[in-house]
Amino acid sequence: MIAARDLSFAYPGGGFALKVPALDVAPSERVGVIGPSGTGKTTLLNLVAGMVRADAGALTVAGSDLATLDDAARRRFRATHVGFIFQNFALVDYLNAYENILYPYRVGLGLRLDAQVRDRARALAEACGIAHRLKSHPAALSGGEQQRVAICRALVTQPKLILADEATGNLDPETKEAILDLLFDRASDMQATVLAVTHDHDLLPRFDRVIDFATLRQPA
Ligand SMILES: Nc1ncnc2c1ncn2[C@@H]1O[C@H](COP(=O)(O)OP(=O)(O)OP(=O)(O)O)[C@@H](O)[C@H]1O
Repeated sequence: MIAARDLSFAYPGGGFALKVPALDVAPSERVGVIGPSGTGKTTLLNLVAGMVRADAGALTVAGSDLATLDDAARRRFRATHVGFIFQNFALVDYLNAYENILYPYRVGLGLRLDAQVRDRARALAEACGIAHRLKSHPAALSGGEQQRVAICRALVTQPKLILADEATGNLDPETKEAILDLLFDRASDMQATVLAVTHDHDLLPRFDRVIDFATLRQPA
């Protein structure tokens, strides 16, 4: 599902640079990524999602060679293949929770919004315990509720790859387990691959494999 070789990326302006000699993730694998703050874990997820393009190296994700795709093609790739749960949720403040969950269908990247999708959005919200909050805007939601909206949005397109950046960080231990169960159950149903950054070591036994980011990246 993910194959990266000699990947390198630097933010414009000569700040942080990331080099990853090799990363391989198999289809349907659930991989956790741990590592200290500020070492580039989010940057790697952004590369794998096609949100930014590597400066050099090879990166194939779900059969697409991301190194060769232009911005528009990478956006289409992301919409159709990737569910991304952002660390800061990245909800749209002028849309309510239900509209946020359906956001991937608003951005005109070829996904078709029909009754089945709407039912799926409601079912996900129900399973995440936020069905009663669907009319609320992000500013009126707690951090944990916003996070669950973000998780529903990532799953509603039934992506083959789920990228999660601290997806359960704002949840109490009980809700955290329940949301992770949901995430993994849906991933199994969809035969989706999960690559999840977490600082929560209690969750690590739930993954097929855990990568220590320090061993993945090449020191600058
Ligand atoms: N858009 C940006 N422009 C310039 N530098 C950035 C940008 N985004 C992140 N960085 C820098 O890149 C480095 C790696 O950040 P990144 O968010 O990838 O780390 P991380 O391992 O995910 O951290 P955390 O665990 O705290 O989320 C940091 O030094 C950060 O300040």
